[in-house]
Amino acid sequence: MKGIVYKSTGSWYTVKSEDGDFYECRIKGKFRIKGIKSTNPVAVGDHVIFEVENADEKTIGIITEIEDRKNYIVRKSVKLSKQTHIIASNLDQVFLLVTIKNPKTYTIFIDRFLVTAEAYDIPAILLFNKIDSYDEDELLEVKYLAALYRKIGYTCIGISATTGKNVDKVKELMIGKTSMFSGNSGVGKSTLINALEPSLKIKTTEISEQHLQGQHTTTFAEMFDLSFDAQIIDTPGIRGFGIFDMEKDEIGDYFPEFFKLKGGCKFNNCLHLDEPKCAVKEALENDEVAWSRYKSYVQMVTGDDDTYRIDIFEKP
Ligand SMILES: Nc1nc2c(ncn2[C@@H]2O[C@H](COP(=O)(O)OP(=O)(O)OP(=O)(O)O)[C@@H](O)[C@H]2O)c(=O)[nH]1
Ligand SMILES: [Zn+2]
Repeated sequence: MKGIVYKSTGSWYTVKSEDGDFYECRIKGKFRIKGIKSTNPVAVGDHVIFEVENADEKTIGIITEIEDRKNYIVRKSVKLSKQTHIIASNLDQVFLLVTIKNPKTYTIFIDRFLVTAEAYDIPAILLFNKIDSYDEDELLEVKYLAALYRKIGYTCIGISATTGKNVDKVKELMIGKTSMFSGNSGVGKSTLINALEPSLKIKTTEISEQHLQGQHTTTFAEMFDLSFDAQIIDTPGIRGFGIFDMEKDEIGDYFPEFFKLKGGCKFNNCLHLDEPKCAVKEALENDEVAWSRYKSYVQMVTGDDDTYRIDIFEKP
């Protein structure tokens, strides 16, 4: 049978079959791991083939195969000697919630997020939340940032999870897709998910309570079906995602507005730092590339790898 992994708690995987039934599955001893080496062979979002173990226990199965992943996001543990854990796979899009205050979301955080989304090949959408609480200057900042990121090609929406403003627009974008919500602690992820699907409230609470009790040392993602033909993957404790094994000369490719200029630099291995005749720096001087974006880029290229690759995972 074919199915999708909705939950994983170590050695058991909850799989939803094409008929809509849930099965608790294990993996076969000789299961061949495809692709990257990770601590978990099967991840939430994976499309799998499974067999019902025996006729008496109709809801227990064995996963025999995993289909190629369209994309996946990983967590690398610093403590566990940089082991890789696949958090989720086959995402159609990721939403990043951004707030101007309470808390302030810094552009470097947004840019790191967008770079990783580009590298993972997952479309990213920016949601500027809490617009009900901003004064005139703060609303101008939202407008400025939304224009900046729209120009690059990202969809940006100003929303209020508490008043419900533009939540219908978010809903519309989610239909028929699997989405994930990210953002700093306090930006309103839970509030937005509750506004989208009030009945999911209980589950979210359960997860965070478990989390507080320290029952889980690892964070387990979970997929939820929403009432309007949409899925979300909830990743408790994870505010963003990171990538590793990214070469310095690759990073510029994940800034779409820099990538567009590729070939315009004098040197084809130009890092857009101090090289002469650099198309990116020329565009920067002409205000065609935003300074905040360039600053984030420089920080990513020249900064300590591990800080930018892992810090977004650290729990508060
Ligand atoms: N004014 C205003 N407050 C909001 C809005 N959305 C969320 N909040 C408030 O912001 C606070 C944090 O919201 P949460 O939904 O818990 O944020 P979160 O992103 O889930 O936070 P973590 O669980 O720590 O990651 C709560 O007090 C919410 O009521 C909004 O649109 N406007
Ligand atoms: Zn250059």
